[in-house]
Amino acid sequence: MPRKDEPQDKFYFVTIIFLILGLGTLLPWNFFITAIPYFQTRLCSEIHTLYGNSSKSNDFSESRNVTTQCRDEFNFNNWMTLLAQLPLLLCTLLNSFIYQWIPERVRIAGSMLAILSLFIFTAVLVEVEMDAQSFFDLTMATIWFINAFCAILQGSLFGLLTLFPQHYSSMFLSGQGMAGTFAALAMLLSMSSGANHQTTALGYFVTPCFGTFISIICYFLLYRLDFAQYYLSKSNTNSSKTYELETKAELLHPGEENGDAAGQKKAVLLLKEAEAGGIGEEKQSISVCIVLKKIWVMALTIVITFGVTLSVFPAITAKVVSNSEDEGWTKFFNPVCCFLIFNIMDWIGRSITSKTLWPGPDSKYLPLLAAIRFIFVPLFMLCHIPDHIYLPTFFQNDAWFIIFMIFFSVSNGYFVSLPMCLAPKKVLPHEGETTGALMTFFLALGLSVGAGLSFGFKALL
Ligand SMILES: Nc1nc2c(ncn2[C@@H]2O[C@H](CO)[C@@H](O)[C@H]2O)c(=O)[nH]1
Repeated sequence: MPRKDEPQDKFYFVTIIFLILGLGTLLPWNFFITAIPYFQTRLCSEIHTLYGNSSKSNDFSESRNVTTQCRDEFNFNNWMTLLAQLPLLLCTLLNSFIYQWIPERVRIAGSMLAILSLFIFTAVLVEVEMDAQSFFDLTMATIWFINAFCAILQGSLFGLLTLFPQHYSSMFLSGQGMAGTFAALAMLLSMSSGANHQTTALGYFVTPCFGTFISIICYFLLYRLDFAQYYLSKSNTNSSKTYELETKAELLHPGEENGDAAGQKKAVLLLKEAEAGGIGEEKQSISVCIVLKKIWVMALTIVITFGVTLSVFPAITAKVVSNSEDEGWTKFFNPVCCFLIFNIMDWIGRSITSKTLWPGPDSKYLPLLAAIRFIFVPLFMLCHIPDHIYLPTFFQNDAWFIIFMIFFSVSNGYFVSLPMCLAPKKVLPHEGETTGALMTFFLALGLSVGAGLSFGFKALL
């Protein structure tokens, strides 16, 4: 029940702001992976010129034919995935130290400004002609830095969210879930404009510049709203712990979503604990092993789930090409069937945990169930990929790829959300913060492991 002196969230401004901020944090990852065909076209241009074919393709989809001619010697998809996820892992750890020395406003505003500058740089690069090697080096450096700032931003915003009621964490996470769909729609819109390849790419990369700019405005607006100020003022009395408390925010979900009283009580205790400045360092360091013993099943499940997902998505799935003769369908196959379907179904999978938490917190089989998803690796590898050297194309029809993608993404969403919801049910209320930090670490570890594995699977194609 809100207290009488508590201000109201007028017109849901604060709710909308956190939704936009959530969206802003996953824009870099999603805009870069969705633009894979554009990057591949640029990396192949040198070979085109070498072979005397200077004609420029009209859209990203033509890069599919181009990649078959140019051997993908840069391994772009794999390096992009790895160099996006490694900084997340490193900066998640880094942020748990720097939060004490660098003020939250500097970290949040600074990271957003850096992300905006790097998106502008990527958009400008669309217009700059250069050799493929320099383009590859510059793009990789951009991906590394943009994701590093993104990790600091995510971690700091999750820290800020611990000061607000749980509903705002849910909105922030929903915003994060929408970022991929936003990128896929931006790609579809710019492709359907009918403009040439360069203008399409420019239009596409200008979108996240606006998105990030709006996020920056929203962040500063937050400090002007009475409702937000009421909660933010708590940070003056206690320094919020700002390592990536992503899981912590999610940890607070299950009780509310399932209407389960015990869970709700635990959620409130966790929140109170965060508001009170968390548990003491001494106690925290003692409890890490104990907490790990209690949550290892959930931690292993998240590592396996993201490990499997990132080992093929997007490195292998983005290589799958339509087998249809229909040019219109072929052109939109990648953004629709790979990225749009993944993001929508992933979001649906995550939402299922608000209805059921099967097989429950005491199940030891959770990692095994998550490991069954490994079957998607060979299934995707046997789809229609023109780059095949060792493997045949077993699933010729586009429908196979779409079916695999639907099950792959729903199960990703479910098995990511499930351990996050179940982990807090395994620990005592005072262990909540350590659980949050540990689960966040394992989430980032899973993403990096998957990115690393993608090199091996690509070599087997
Ligand atoms: N929570 C979270 N998920 C990420 C991040 N980067 C990629 N992913 C997930 O990786 C999958 C493939 O894009 C999706 O489920 C994304 O949510 C990140 O920084 N944080």
